[in-house]
Amino acid sequence: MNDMTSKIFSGPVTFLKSAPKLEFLPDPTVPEIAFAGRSNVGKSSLINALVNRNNLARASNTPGRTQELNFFDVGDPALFRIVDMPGYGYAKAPVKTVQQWRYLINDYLRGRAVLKRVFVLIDSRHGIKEVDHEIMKMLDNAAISYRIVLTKTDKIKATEREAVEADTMTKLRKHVAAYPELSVTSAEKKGGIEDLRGAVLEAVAS
Ligand SMILES: Nc1nc2c(ncn2[C@@H]2O[C@H](COP(=O)(O)OP(=O)(O)OP(=O)(O)O)[C@@H](O)[C@H]2O)c(=O)[nH]1
Ligand SMILES: [Mg+2]
Repeated sequence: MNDMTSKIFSGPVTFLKSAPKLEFLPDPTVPEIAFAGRSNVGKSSLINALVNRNNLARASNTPGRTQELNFFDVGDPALFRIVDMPGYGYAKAPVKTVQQWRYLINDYLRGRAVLKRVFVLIDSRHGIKEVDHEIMKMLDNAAISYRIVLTKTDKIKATEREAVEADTMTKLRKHVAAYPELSVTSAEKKGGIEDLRGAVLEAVAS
């Protein structure tokens, strides 16, 4: 890790607020980086690994743990904000929750001028699914730049990882707003975290 990256991610990171509705969003004063992905894909865990804290973002075995937009300030004063998003594609979610999720996410993603990049997390065991494609299409249409991040790579063999990387690259080339590179991570084994920190800072500066 270079000096500046290390200084930023090992410095102060604080929970700012939770927004269950758009009117509760914090004032858009600094750049934001959002983490999106299917329920249980590992968004909260990856945010914790990124900022080297154990339980800043609440991770859980229960899908649908994160139900609001959670904002974390990085730096004091904040240099940028990390946004932990509620997961999508949770099969057991009530229809009403899914609707609310769509409105909240759509409105946030489309209307947020300070949003610099969305990190779309994909479980390396499953690859890109139809629901992921839908989110990616929405981001393409809204011209929001995003980057695909494979998660939980500690759960698969190296050969399987290579296959899912190749398959994911093929699929993301069809999406205009997708960054043409993958981040490959394991929050559990802290794999790919330094590279991801670099990608976050690059996005903040863009
Ligand atoms: N083996 C392994 N397990 C992981 C990894 N990342 C997350 N998990 C586990 O996967 C489960 C879900 O992780 P979360 O970080 O809560 O997932 P999330 O995407 O925030 O889930 P929602 O908030 O429900 O959308 C937890 O039991 C984590 O411990 C990883 O890199 N490796
Ligand atoms: Mg979560």
